[in-house]
Amino acid sequence: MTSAVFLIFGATGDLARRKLFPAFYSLYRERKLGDRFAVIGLARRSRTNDQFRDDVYESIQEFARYNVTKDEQWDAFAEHFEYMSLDINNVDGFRQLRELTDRLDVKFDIGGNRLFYLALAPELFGNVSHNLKAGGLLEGAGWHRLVIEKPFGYDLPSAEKLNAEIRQVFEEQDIYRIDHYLGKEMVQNINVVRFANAFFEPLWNNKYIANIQITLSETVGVEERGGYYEHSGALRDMGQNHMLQMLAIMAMEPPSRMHPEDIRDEKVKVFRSLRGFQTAAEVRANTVRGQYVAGNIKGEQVRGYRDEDKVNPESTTETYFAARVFVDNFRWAGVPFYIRTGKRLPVKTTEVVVEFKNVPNNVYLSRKHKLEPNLLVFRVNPLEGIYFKMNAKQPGSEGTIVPVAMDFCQSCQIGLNTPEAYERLLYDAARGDSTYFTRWDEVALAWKYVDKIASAWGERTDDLHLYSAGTWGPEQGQQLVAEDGFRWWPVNGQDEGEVTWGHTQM
Ligand SMILES: NC(=O)C1=CN([C@@H]2O[C@H](COP(=O)(O)OP(=O)(O)OC[C@H]3O[C@@H](n4cnc5c(N)ncnc54)[C@H](OP(=O)(O)O)[C@@H]3O)[C@@H](O)[C@H]2O)C=CC1
Ligand SMILES: O=C1O[C@H](COP(=O)(O)O)[C@@H](O)[C@H](O)[C@H]1O
Repeated sequence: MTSAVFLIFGATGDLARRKLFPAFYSLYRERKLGDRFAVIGLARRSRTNDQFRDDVYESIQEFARYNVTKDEQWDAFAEHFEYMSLDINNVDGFRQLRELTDRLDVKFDIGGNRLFYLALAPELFGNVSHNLKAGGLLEGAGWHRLVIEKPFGYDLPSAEKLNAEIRQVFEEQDIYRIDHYLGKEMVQNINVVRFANAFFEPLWNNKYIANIQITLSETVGVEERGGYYEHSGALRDMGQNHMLQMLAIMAMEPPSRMHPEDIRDEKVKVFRSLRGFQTAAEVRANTVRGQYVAGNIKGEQVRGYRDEDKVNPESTTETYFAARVFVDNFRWAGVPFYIRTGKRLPVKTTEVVVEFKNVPNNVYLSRKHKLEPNLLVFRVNPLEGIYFKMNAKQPGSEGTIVPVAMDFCQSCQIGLNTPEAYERLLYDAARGDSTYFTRWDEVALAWKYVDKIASAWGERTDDLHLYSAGTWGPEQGQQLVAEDGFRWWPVNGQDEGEVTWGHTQM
């Protein structure tokens, strides 16, 4: 890994504690971080270096995939961490920050590289960029990269404004916009499965694929993020970013090279091909939104969204949405992509299901066998793996046909100790690999698509459907798919009592 000073703005926050410090530790343990690095934690509250290192230790103990003990190895790691109290709005503080950064640069023989990680509320992004420049932190040898968290704006105009502020200081190539789903092993694996296997590509089109389903379901409610979520809702929180990104990866053409810009160019073409909604009626015909009310999840009674902390008791924010999306190009004409996400659903899972069309002629029909469609499923999390469902003869039967699955369970074989998304993304940003970060044109096109939905929804509230916590969302979400003669496939291989699943480990 190249050497760098990592400046973490928002170092006392939730993201730093749960994701970033554990990621640093895993990279260190895997010798991807080397010794020529320093991490400066920045936030307003006061902390000594020792207190900060204790905070980092606790976060690693609680959230990292490696065990930590206060031994020599820990001391050697912790020595790289320092803290400085800084208000983003105080430009003088940035001058002092430059001195600290330069001192650590010399101490750890870094050579000028700087990675600025903004784990902050987006309203502060513009000020930080401006003050980094004013404080002289962008001067000198080495690279200067900016890593920013989502949400990147609230809609297209606000995203454009934010982008313009940042672009006054940083070039696009030095801006790394995080979508942590792109750092997930199985999302990255979609491209490999598609482009490194001869047998999928010929089938990857509207001749053979009936529909594609992307489910991102969560059992949690809004937890302590009610204030943020009220403003955002499921469409902006998950739809504009993670879901459309996964859709683009499924739908994109093979790039000519696995170069970041080539891959992102191909995704942009998908975003440009999304069939936009012309009227509010079209939006209503192709989308469903819902909000959870009190219910039961895994035996535990949970409150409804409107009773959550920092949520308006009359809120109309959606905690669930489903949509039928079309990609209007030669490859995908006529193939619906169904996407759905929700909080307080029965299972935590992310899965992408490719449903294939039926065989042209069912020769088993005379024996009353209605064949199940073939499915290719990418399990993204928490289970990681790929399975392929097909029809086979039940052994010993007189030709009874049953669906069986070839099941590659990555998380069972390699263990759940696969790298966390943030580990991968931090590592990539430090290496200058922007493949799994979102480029501005992707972000803008995704907002353009989502804004049409949000504005149609904004016109009235009578189509916000309530669903009980612990269910699969409003019935209208099922109908959306049923209208086309399909159904949502059970996730996590948890069938609904209709399909027998055989599991053959490869
Ligand atoms: N938490 C999560 O799981 C996820 C978070 N994100 C995004 O990451 C970003 C950070 O989120 P999260 O960590 O949850 O937020 P928190 O509210 O937990 O943390 C915010 C941080 O910002 C600091 N801060 C606030 N104002 C200032 C200021 N004026 N000057 C300096 N520091 C300031 C706070 O420290 P202090 O009060 O000491 O100044 C704190 O360290 C947000 O953009 C969020 O949307 C994205 C995905 C998931
Ligand atoms: O970005 C977000 O993602 C999480 C879900 O991420 P996962 O990696 O746990 O699947 C979601 O809970 C949160 O609301 C959203 O902001």
